[in-house]
Amino acid sequence: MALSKNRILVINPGATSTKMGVFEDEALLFKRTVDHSVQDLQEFAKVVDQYQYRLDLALQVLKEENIEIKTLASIVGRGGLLKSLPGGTYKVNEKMIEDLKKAERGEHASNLGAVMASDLAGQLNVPAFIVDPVSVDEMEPVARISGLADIERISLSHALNMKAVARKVAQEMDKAYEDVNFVVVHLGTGVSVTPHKRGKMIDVNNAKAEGPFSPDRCGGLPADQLVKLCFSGKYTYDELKEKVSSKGGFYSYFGTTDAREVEAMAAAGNEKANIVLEALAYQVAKEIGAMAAVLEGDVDKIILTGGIAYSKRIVADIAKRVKFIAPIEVVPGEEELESLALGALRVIRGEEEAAIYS
Ligand SMILES: Nc1ncnc2c1ncn2[C@@H]1O[C@H](COP(=O)(O)OP(=O)(O)OP(=O)(O)O)[C@@H](O)[C@H]1O
Ligand SMILES: CCCC(=O)O
Repeated sequence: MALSKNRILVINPGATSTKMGVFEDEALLFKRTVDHSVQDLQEFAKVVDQYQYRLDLALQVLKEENIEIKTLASIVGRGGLLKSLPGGTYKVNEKMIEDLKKAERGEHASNLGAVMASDLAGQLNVPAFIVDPVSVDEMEPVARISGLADIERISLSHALNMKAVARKVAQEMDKAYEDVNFVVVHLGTGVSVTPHKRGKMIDVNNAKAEGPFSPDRCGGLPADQLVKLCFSGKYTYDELKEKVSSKGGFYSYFGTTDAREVEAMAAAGNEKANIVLEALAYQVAKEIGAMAAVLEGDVDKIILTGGIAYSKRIVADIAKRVKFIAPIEVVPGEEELESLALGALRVIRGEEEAAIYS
């Protein structure tokens, strides 16, 4: 088979699945989601320990899809908890792999994306990239001030999907991403609310620790009550960390992270479910208002994306509170695989220079 110049393998490792696909330029050849059960992953103490297990599964999928790995021209992984960096496509290098393996900024399944891409690309002698990792940081200095000298605000978000959706919406308006101002909201298992000013995410609620609650996270909490809880003796450090970062939000009220289940409970007359759903929309709307203020009211569009943007009820509850700010565009779901492929293509075609991680 002739070598296809732009045949790109994309790998997006998530907490409970590995999503992957192969593109030929913009055309999708196949897309697959391999689910990992709690049992599958429980033997691995750290995310990086899952490397061989996930790589073997990825190779198996390529075999089943009849893709010869020697036909791949580049490999793109979802970038993880790296050092703070500007958005863009980055060439995977040794320093990046070292930082991801050490997981100094924390454990996140996406830490495996670059490691898997680099290993396969190394065997084939083709480039490996990551695109808009969760640690994209384009915040302005004023946004970094927390109000406590010991703590600096940091930028962790669903940058990949939000930037891709923002680019797409700008294109539909016949404008460049760099020429518009948007408030973009990713409503997934985590929630990110970001003001995009002329192509830069100049602030964001750290999606792991601040802002609205989400299906599995508590978001910002009243500081004095949280401090009391920390020292109440009721929980260990690990228990409390898990509680706020993966067992908060919907999960803490209802034992599920599935917004559809919470909606079904509300529809069946469960008052608690009704008010918690309303509260999610209320908190997201408040954060959108705050980010519109960051943009000094100069907002071309508010964009709602992520899985929860499929919910007519939640979208309507948010819209009624923020529609006075700007027109609302709903782009439900996420296109992370496509966004990774497009990021690599921009570099392969010379439209963007690959950034260097250092
Ligand atoms: N049709 C729908 N109506 C309402 N909620 C939905 C619908 N489809 C998916 N969701 C909800 O979207 C949420 C998951 O969103 P998404 O798939 O974007 O998140 P994820 O990929 O698990 O995590 P993240 O986006 O934070 O990385 C779940 O709460 C799910 O119930
Ligand atoms: C930290 C942002 C991405 C996620 O929630 O997984």
